[in-house]
Amino acid sequence: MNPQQTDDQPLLDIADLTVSYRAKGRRKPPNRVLDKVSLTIRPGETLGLVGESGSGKTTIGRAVLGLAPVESGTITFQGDPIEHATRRRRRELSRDLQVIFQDPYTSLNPSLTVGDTLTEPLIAQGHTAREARTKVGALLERVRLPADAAGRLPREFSGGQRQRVAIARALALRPKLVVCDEPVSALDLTTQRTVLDLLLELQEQTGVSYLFISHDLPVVRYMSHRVAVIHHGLIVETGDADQVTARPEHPYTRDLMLAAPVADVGEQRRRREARQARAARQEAQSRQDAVALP
Ligand SMILES: Nc1ncnc2c1ncn2[C@@H]1O[C@H](COP(=O)(O)OP(=O)(O)OP(=O)(O)O)[C@@H](O)[C@H]1O
Repeated sequence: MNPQQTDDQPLLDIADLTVSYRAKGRRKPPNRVLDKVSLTIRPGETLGLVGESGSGKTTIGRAVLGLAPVESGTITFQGDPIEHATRRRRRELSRDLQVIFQDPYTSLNPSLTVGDTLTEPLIAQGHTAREARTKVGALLERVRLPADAAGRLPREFSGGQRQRVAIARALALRPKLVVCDEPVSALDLTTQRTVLDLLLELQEQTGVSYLFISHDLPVVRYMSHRVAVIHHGLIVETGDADQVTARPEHPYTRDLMLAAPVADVGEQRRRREARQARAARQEAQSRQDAVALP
C-alpha cells in the first residue's frame, strides 16, 4: 500500500478507462468495449455496476484484475497505479484484490478438496501448510459450512454451498476489495438471498469493499451503497443506490428499472404500459426525424 494513502481517498479509482479488443480480421478496427469509464470505490463501500448483457461490466472487473487490454486511462488501487502491473506485482496484489465469479460449478477446481482450495491462496502468500490448515476451520465457520466440508470435493456440494466455498477462498487473505461478478446469477432465488446476506455480513465484519457486478437492478440495489449504470461501454449514471434506483435521471436507467421483474401484477402492468408508451414515443420521434431529412 502506498504510504501516502489515507482513509478519505478512494480505495479504487478508475479514470478514463478505455479498453479495446483486437478484431479477428487484420483490417478491422479494434472493438472498443469501454469508453473513458471513471469510477471510484471507497474503503468498506459497495459499488454496484449494472447494465445489460454485453455492456462491458465484466470487462471493467477484468481490467481491475489485470485481465483486459487497457488502451488508455488509469486504475489506481490504494494509491498505486495498477493498470499495467507486472505479474510479480499482480501476485502481491492478490492479497488485497480478489474475485468471486458467477459460476460456482466452474470456478472451483473439481479435483481439489475444499480444504486444499482454501489453503492454496494462503500458502501462495507465504503461510506454512500448518498455519493455512488451522485457518480453514475458521473460514468454513464464517461462511456457515460444516468443518467436515474441508475433506470433500466441490461436486459433493450444491451451487449455493459451492459459492460459499468461493467466498471463503476470496476472503481467506482478508482482501481490501473483492470483484463480485454476477455472484448469485446462477443460484435459485432463496439461495441468492442467503448468499447476498452472507456477503453483507462479511463486509460488516471485515470492512471489505465490493465491486458488485450484476444485470439485476433489484439485487444491485439490495447490495450497494452507490450504483453506476453502464450502457454500451459508457457510464451513463452514477449515484447513491436509492437515488439511482428510485429516481433515475438517465433514460436508459429508467428503462432498466421498467424492465426489472416485480412480483406485483398491477406494477407489472404499469411498467409494461410505460415501456410501450416510451417505445411508441421513440418510434414517432424517429419517423419525424426521417421526414425532416433533406
Ligand atoms: N476476450 C474478448 N475478446 C473480444 N471481445 C470481448 C472479449 N471479452 C468481451 N468481449 C466483448 O466485449 C463486450 C463487453 O463484454 P462484457 O463481458 O464485459 O459484458 P457484460 O456487460 O459483462 O455482459 P454479460 O452480462 O453478458 O456478462 C461484448 O461485446 C463482448 O463480446
